[in-house]
Amino acid sequence: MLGLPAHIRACLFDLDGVLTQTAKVHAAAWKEMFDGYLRERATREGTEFVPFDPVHDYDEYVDGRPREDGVRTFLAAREIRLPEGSPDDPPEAETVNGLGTRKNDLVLRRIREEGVEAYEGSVRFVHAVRAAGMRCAVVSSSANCRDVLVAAGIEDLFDERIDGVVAHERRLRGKPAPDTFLEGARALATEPAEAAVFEDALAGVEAGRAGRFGVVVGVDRVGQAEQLRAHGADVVVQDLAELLESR
Ligand SMILES: O=P(O)(O)OC[C@H]1O[C@@H](O)[C@H](O)[C@@H](O)[C@@H]1O
Repeated sequence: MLGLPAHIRACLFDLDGVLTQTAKVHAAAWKEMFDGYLRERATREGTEFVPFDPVHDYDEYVDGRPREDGVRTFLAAREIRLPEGSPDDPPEAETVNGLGTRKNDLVLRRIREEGVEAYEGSVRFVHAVRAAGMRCAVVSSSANCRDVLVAAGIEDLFDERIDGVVAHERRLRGKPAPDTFLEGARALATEPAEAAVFEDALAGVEAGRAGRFGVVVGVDRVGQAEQLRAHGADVVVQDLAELLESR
């Protein structure tokens, strides 16, 4: 039922890009931050400025991962290593944490100015799975997860939330490691094999595959169905409402 295998009893939803239209807000903020930094660096070192690609670089190195992992993974691809710094680093600090703070300031400004919208098809799908008696959790790398759920008005639809803040407190490895999804299944008292993972990020479907979940549903918002399958999606849809129609 609900377009899912019959043995599925619980659903684990990623947030940005699956439930809310915030993946593009993150991608734009990452681009603004990295381009500013790469330009500064190129000017200082007299080298060519190669901008951040909001499709390829975002999908491959940043999307779905915790903030600091996104900074580190993209910089490593450009062979740049920065000191870690500390979480209180100001946005001017040339450290992994400083660049993370710079980017977070941009995300928060965009969210404040533009607001947050949920995907209507996803909200409909969550209502349907809840009506069928399944428990639901949000599993997001974002430390802003709770605020985004509240801003989108969908916080009450979920029984549990494993987000960037919880992952940090419980020392869980970020996606593409399966830890946060496994913690989500545990919080819902469900075996991974009986839980469905819903993800739009390559690192996220990879985490679903690594955790041996019952089914990994890739949500393709940007035309990357093939890559989602290659990284671990069992099924790919463009909108979760398609699953309701496939009943
Ligand atoms: O910086 P935040 O809000 O803690 O979010 C961390 C990551 O959360 C993920 O959900 C997004 O796909 C990434 O783009 C983002 O960088």
